[in-house]
Amino acid sequence: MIIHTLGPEATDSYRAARYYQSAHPGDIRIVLHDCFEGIIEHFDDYQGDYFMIPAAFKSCHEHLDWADIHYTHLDQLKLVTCFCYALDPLVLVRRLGATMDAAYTHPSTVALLKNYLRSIQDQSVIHYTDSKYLAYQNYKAANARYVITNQKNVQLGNNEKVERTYTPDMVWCLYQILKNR
Ligand SMILES: O=C(O)C(=O)C[C@]1(C(=O)O)C=C[C@@H](O)C=C1
Repeated sequence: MIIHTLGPEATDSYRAARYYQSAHPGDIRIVLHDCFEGIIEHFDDYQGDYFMIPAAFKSCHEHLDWADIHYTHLDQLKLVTCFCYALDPLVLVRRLGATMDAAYTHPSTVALLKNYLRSIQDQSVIHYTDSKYLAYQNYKAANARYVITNQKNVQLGNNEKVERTYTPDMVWCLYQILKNR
């Protein structure tokens, strides 16, 4: 059995796939992709394989979320199972004295960022990435002010502060990609 999901290995999607793999001993191979849209575009090439995605998914490329995927591909995807598996703890990090009024997040977690920015009346511009891991990489490269990412990704510098910590539950959906009839 092959499960296609989001990489790299630092993502919660990979973690959830590993959790499923350990709970179902047998021949399961996990294949990681740069974005969920890349998997969806190639459903025809992955017929018979499996696709794992969180219910909270939102695209950073187009107006696309879990509901859109579920209903658009009713004929191509069979929902095999769902399970609850919490995300690795998330943190909202602030860079003190940052020069860029920018904040990085995955689209799924933007509500956390918006709530925080509203609470401190900060107008930073929000930028979106394909994963929380990439949000942290882009935040570092841009010397930005805020990021939401997994705690395990972060190496806190002297001028950085964890402003918020979150431990969200998540629902994960495992689909089989059906063969074309
Ligand atoms: O960024 C990650 O680590 C992911 O696995 C992606 C993802 C998502 O697509 O919704 C998974 C769960 C969270 O809701 C945020 C991001």
